[in-house]
Amino acid sequence: MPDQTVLSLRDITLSFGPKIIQKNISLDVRKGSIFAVMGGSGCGKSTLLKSMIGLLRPSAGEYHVGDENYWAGDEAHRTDLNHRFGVLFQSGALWSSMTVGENIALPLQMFTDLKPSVIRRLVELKLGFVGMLQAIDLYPSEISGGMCKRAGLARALALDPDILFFDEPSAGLDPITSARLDDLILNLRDGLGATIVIVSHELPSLFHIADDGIFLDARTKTPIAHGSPRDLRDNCTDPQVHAFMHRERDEEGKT
Ligand SMILES: Nc1ncnc2c1ncn2[C@@H]1O[C@H](COP(=O)(O)OP(=O)(O)OP(=O)(O)O)[C@@H](O)[C@H]1O
Repeated sequence: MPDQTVLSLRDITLSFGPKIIQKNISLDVRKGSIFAVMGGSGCGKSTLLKSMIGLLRPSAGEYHVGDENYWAGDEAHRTDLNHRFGVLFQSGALWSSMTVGENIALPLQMFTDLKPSVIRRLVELKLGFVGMLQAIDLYPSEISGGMCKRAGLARALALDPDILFFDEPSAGLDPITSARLDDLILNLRDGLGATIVIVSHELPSLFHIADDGIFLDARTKTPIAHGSPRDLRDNCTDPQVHAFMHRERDEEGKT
């Protein structure tokens, strides 16, 4: 795998007003990697993701997207950089008054000058990629939660972003649907060469797909481990990280 850094954070502090959520966050996301943001409930995983997609300005530190200093430029500069990002929120976040196809067409209508016939073809391609072409004319209320996630993924892919952010993509999905989503995420990386940052509690999923990551601690409000979920599971001696990473295996009775 190429070792080129796509996203780089240096000494980032994340706060809401006077309340510090995390500090001293430094990390590099390599091109083509699947990078996991891990940690217990409330430690700041979603807040970190929000900051990486530009919804929350850090109170200290530097954030680079490729060679660009993300927060140093103006709003137009950030909007340009944001076009490299595709985001899948927990719910899939589809507009309920639009069909699945219309939801996916929306970013193409807003941000490109493509003809309606070309947009329709692109929507079909994106839906085909996530195995949802048959749902193109259905409304979100007519499809399952797993299908909403996949449609949300198709919409996140609409503008061909090279960096994808997923916040708890498997939340609320049954294990089979969740495994299918994992395979889709791997396809995005292996087939399209995307770089992916994922927040998830689902350890089996993280062990399967993620090859790098960071572990945030709520008590000290700092990262306490860096590495792939498998590496942290097998080699990290920090008691808190160890307990977290072995939770699933203990539940399943594995050693
Ligand atoms: N808009 C906000 N204003 C003030 N505090 C906030 C805001 N959003 C989140 N927080 C606080 O920031 C902390 C981290 O929240 P965050 O959602 O990032 O944690 P998380 O690790 O993603 O949690 P979970 O795993 O439970 O989803 C929490 O204490 C939360 O209450």
